[in-house]
Amino acid sequence: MLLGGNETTRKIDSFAINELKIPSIVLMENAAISFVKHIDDNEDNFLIICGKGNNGGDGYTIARQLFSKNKNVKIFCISNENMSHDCFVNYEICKNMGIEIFYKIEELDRLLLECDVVIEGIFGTGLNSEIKGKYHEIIEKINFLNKNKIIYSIDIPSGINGDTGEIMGISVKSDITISFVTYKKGFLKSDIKNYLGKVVIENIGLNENKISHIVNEYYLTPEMIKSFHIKRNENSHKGDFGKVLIFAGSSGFYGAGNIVAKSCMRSGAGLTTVITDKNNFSLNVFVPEAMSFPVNFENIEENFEKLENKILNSDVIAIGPGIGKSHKALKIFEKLISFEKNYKGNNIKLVLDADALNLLSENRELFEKIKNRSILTPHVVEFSRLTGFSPEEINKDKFEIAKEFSQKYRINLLLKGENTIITNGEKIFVNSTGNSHMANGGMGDCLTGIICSLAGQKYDLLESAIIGAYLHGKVADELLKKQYIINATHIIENISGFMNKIF
Ligand SMILES: NC(=O)C1=CN([C@@H]2O[C@H](COP(=O)(O)OP(=O)(O)OC[C@H]3O[C@@H](n4cnc5c(N)ncnc54)[C@H](OP(=O)(O)O)[C@@H]3O)[C@@H](O)[C@H]2O)[C@@H](O)CC1
Ligand SMILES: Nc1ncnc2c1ncn2[C@@H]1O[C@H](COP(=O)(O)OP(=O)(O)O)[C@@H](O)[C@H]1O
Ligand SMILES: [K+]
Repeated sequence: MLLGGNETTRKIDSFAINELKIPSIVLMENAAISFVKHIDDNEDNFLIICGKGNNGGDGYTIARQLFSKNKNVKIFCISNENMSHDCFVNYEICKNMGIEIFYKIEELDRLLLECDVVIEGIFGTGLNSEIKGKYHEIIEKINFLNKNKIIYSIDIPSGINGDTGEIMGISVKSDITISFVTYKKGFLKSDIKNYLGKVVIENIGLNENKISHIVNEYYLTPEMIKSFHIKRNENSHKGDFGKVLIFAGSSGFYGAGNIVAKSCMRSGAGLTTVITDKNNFSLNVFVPEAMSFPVNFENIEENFEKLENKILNSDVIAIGPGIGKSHKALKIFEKLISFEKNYKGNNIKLVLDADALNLLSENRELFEKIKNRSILTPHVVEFSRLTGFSPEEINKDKFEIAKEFSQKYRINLLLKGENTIITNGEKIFVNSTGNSHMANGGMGDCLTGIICSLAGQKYDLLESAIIGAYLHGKVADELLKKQYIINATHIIENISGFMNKIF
């Protein structure tokens, strides 16, 4: 699904009108037809509240669509002065059709009490300043008198800034927001969810592929995830699904390595090997399907010859969770990234997380070794160490900072958090799944395991990160329906079942 702010929406409209030559009034008609599809046929008693811009124009168009289905429709016109052209045309049609139109604010309370469904088209993407005066009063009334009513917002709940999600003084609290063409960037803001209600994105007669050159930001949907799926060949064998080498866990943090390995296996990798201290036997108990590559941490170099062979046999190497920042960890990290290609002549894909990122921040010359073949999966603090920006600065402008970082170092980036973003420096994908009940230790390790597993199964790194982040959050969302807290172990136990469902 396309993701966009007000400017993107304007660009799409302008492309549709000026290049595709679709008259704007046709787009408005299409928007109204798409909107009306979502209204329960049993509803009969509508009040449509219209502003004077194109959002109001949508309102008048929806009003006459419903009226033509013999519904009981009343319109509250906030202003009929300086209407946009298309708004005026549809207002005139409503008048000519004999739909009752009310103008006096004194009548609004009664109208709100009498109706069953309110559809508001006061402001959409054109809201440009703090809401005051009459408009403020009207929105206050809608929110106050909404008991037992369903409130629909056209495009954006009036009062929410489509770019930032900021409430511009006041906003309608909607039950259902039906938005056009793009999932609005402002909808990502966490504290406005109860203003948006359920969000539906509708088409206005444009083919998504034909406008993709205008948009390079996407909000993940199950359809997108499904479209990436690579079918398993019936006569395939374990070697076809990736040899994944994992360097994760160290004394005190063996759990991290075990979680990465188990989530890697459970999400389908062919062969998983974990580099671990020769004295750690927990891996075999926790995930017997995985192999271990025991190293003597007292004398790291002594393992390197055998390790080289292992590296050159790998398709993917995941590095970082629980390895610490010791000199020994750095030495192994350096060794693991020292070969660009494996025996088959393919790039060895790298998934770098946690301490691998901390080591990278302190040894920046290593960036040269990982370019064009890696994904970095920091949370905001790790990303702050990598970029030098504070977490506050990152959160304010994370799309741009993430994209620039990805371009500069030629890496793919997955920035974890409430709206995890994934970028290859050109496109940005925002994850639509996940919840705060999964915010606990080990969750990131589990994501690393899923991503390296998918990378082994021949998804490219960007796809692996997109699918991985989506599945990881989606499993947590599903589990939240029956439990309060979700740990990495819960995700691991359920991921395969969910992959079955989505693929
Ligand atoms: N072809 C298309 O483009 C399509 C567009 N579509 C629809 O158009 C919508 C965008 O329409 P839009 O650009 O006309 O802006 P809109 O949201 O109606 O608001 C602008 C009006 O509000 C006013 N105003 C603003 N802030 C204010 C404030 N604080 N307090 C008071 N007034 C304020 C502003 O007045 P001004 O500041 O200009 O005097 C102007 O009159 C979009 O969301 C979608 O629903 C669909 O039909 C699909 C095809
Ligand atoms: N509030 C939230 N909403 C959505 N996802 C979340 C939320 N909190 C945490 N997550 C997800 O949980 C994971 C936590 O990763 P991370 O911070 O690296 O944990 P750890 O290092 O303990 O394994 C990330 O994938 C993150 O996106
Ligand atoms: K609106």
